[in-house]
Amino acid sequence: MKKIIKNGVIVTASDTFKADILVENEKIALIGQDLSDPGAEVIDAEGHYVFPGGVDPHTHLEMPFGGTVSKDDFETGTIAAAFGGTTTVIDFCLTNKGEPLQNSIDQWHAKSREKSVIDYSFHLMIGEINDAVIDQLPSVIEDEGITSFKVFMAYKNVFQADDETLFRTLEEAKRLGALVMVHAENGDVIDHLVKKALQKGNTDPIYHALTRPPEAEGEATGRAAQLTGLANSQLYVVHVSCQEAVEKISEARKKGYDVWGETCPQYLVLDQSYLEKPNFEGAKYVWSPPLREKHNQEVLWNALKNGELQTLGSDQCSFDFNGQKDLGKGDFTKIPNGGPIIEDRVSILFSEGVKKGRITLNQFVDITSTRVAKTFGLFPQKGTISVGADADIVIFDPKVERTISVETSHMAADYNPFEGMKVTGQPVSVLSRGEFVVRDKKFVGTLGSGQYLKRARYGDFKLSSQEQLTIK
Ligand SMILES: NC(=O)NCCC(=O)O
Ligand SMILES: [Zn+2]
Ligand SMILES: [Zn+2]
Repeated sequence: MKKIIKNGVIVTASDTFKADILVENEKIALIGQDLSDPGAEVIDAEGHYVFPGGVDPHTHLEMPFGGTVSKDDFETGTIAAAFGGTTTVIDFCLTNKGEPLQNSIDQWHAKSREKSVIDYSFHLMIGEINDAVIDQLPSVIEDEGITSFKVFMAYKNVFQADDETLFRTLEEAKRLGALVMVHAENGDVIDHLVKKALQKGNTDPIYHALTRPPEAEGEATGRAAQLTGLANSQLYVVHVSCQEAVEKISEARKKGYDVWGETCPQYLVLDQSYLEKPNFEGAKYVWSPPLREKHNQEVLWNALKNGELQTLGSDQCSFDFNGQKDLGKGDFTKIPNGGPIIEDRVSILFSEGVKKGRITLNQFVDITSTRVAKTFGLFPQKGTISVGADADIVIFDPKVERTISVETSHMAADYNPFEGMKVTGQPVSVLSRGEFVVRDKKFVGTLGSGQYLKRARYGDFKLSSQEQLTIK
């Protein structure tokens, strides 16, 4: 059914204006003043912002990791995402050495197809590179529309790839039109520091942070950036947590290298001291890279404001405290890394960023949606409010004050790392391709309604219906 969203203040990455939106056939059909259509349902957005749906570039739903499987799957994870104002997620598809890449992609399709309530896509992990892998990459791009490859520089003996793998992936990505993503920490040095800590009997969660120093992230970030320059390729550094890494990205960009950086909400508002909470509670705050000393937060905020970092990912990878995080009692290396964030990503950036004057409203939309869609080949189908774009729309109350809590969260894990944090603003209703997924803060979506998105090659815009407007 057609819909008209009336009286809201539309915010895009570039403009803020009051207008109505006509939604028809899953798309934004018209934007204008005083729109009317006898066949349309009218939705009053007076007093609310109308944002393009958030695009989360970094999730791990139902992912095997650390001897267990992340708790939120494509059902709970995408429902929570929708409550939080996110209408597209790009999840990391893990691969196994020696196995066809398509096997892993098929597994990820099987996990998501009947569950996702919003649109979704995949990045593909590259753990090894050889002729057999290189031969498969064109079909990954053309048939699956997967145009971003992930290389881990950490997690020795698990996911970690060597520099040759990273460099050759950068070369192939350049040749084929894909973006290389890196988890940038020096896994070899970390492995050595971890062994030394355990030998000394240092097993508490805080040693997770102390054995993964910011220098190890800065070094790996700088190395990846240099190799990108050498390959004349393109790089996206995920979950940047500290000044040392920001400096390397900034340096590379000043040299003209095509290097992008993402940070995550936890690094903006939580710090290393959380790992020292008593009764093993520090395990709730174990991420890699780890939470950093507080002074890094201002560095990250400034980097978002100045454009040195461009996007915000959730790095959603949730585990229960009871039964999963506690696998690491007595040995911090066995604590599964990650946390439940997907639902709070957008609200935290609005409340801590826009409301506190650290970034503008338009920057907020860019960081949580538009820039992500552009970088990952989804724009302008996703990431903006414009005629012809998918009607992925968030009606957002900018005034409501609330406290984040596991009690009101829709994520599956048994705790929320932001428990007790007061935030201003909340999505009230969320539409995915013109249909409500959340309406007046209630879930009204349908499992399996989310569509798999094939993405454009790096640097190409996905023109969809706007293509018709091109003057040839
Ligand atoms: N970040 C984290 O601790 N867990 C998820 C996996 C990863 O992104 O490294
Ligand atoms: Zn990572
Ligand atoms: Zn991650």
